[in-house]
Amino acid sequence: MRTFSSETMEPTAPVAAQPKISAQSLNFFYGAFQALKGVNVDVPANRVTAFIGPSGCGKSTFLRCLNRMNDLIDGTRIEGKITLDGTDIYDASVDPVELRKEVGMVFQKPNPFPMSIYDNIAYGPRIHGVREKSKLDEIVEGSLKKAALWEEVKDKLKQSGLMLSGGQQQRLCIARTMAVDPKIILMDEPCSALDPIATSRIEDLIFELKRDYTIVIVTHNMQQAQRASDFTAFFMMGELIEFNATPSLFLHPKQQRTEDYISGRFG
Ligand SMILES: Nc1ncnc2c1ncn2[C@@H]1O[C@H](COP(=O)(O)OP(=O)(O)OP(=O)(O)O)[C@@H](O)[C@H]1O
Repeated sequence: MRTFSSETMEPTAPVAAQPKISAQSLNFFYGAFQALKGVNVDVPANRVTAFIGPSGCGKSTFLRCLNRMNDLIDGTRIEGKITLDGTDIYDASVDPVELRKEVGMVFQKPNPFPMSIYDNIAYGPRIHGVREKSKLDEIVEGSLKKAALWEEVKDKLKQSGLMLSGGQQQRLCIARTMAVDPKIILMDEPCSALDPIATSRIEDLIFELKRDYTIVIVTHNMQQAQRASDFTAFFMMGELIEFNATPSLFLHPKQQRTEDYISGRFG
C-alpha cells in the first residue's frame, strides 16, 4: 500500500497497517471557497494519525469530512471519495447517523451533556435501542474504564458530568464516544483546553486506545503530535503537503514547506 503527497503525487511512505479510511482526490468547498484541494491519504487502522498545519489549512474540515459532520453546514460541497473499510461513506445508501456511530468525535472543548455522569454515557446506547438496565450498567462501567475515569467517578455516577474537572470532562466525552462502540475516534484538538497534567493523561489514554480503535487527532501542538501519533499528515492551504510515519516526518521531512513549518519558520 502506498500513500501520496497531493503536491507531487509521489509515494511518501510505506504504511505497515491496513488503511481504515482512504481519501481520494478529495475537494471540499464552503460555497465558492475551496477548503480542501485534491487530498489523497490512507489512514492506517489501529494507529494514531495526527493532522498538523497552520491555522485555517483545513485540518478540522478534513476531520469533519470523515464522519460527514460537514453535511450539517449549509452550502458545502464535496468531490472525490472517502472510504471506510472500502465502503464509500458518501454513497446514497449510507446513513450519516449510523456512520457517526462508527466514527465518533471528541471536540476541542469538553462538552458533557447537562446530565449525570451515568446518563452521559448511557445516552448514545439508549438512542441506539439499548434499554436493559444491566446492559447499560455494563456499557457505562466498561466505557469509563476504557477512558481511565472509572476509579475517579464510580461512587458518583449520579452526579452531573458538569461537576468534573476539565480533564475529567474530556475523558467523560471520550467514554461517551466509546459507549456506542465506534471503530474510529476523531479528536479535534482534544487537549487545547487542558492543563499539562490532564493533557498527559489524555495522551496516555490515546496510546492505550489505539489497540481497539483507529484514532485521528488534529493538533496545533507539534510535541503532542510527536508524542502521541504514529503517522502525521501536514496540511497547508487546503493541500496535504506530506504524510509519513511521525518520526520520519519530523526528523527527515521530504518537503521544504514541512521543514519550514516544523522548524517554526511560519505557522
Ligand atoms: N463553516 C465555514 N464556512 C465557511 N468557511 C469555513 C467554515 N469553516 C471553516 N472555513 C474555512 O475553511 C478553511 C479551513 O478551516 P479549518 O477550520 O478546517 O482549518 P484548521 O486547519 O482546522 O484551522 P485551525 O487550526 O485554526 O482550527 C479556513 O479558511 C476557514 O476560514
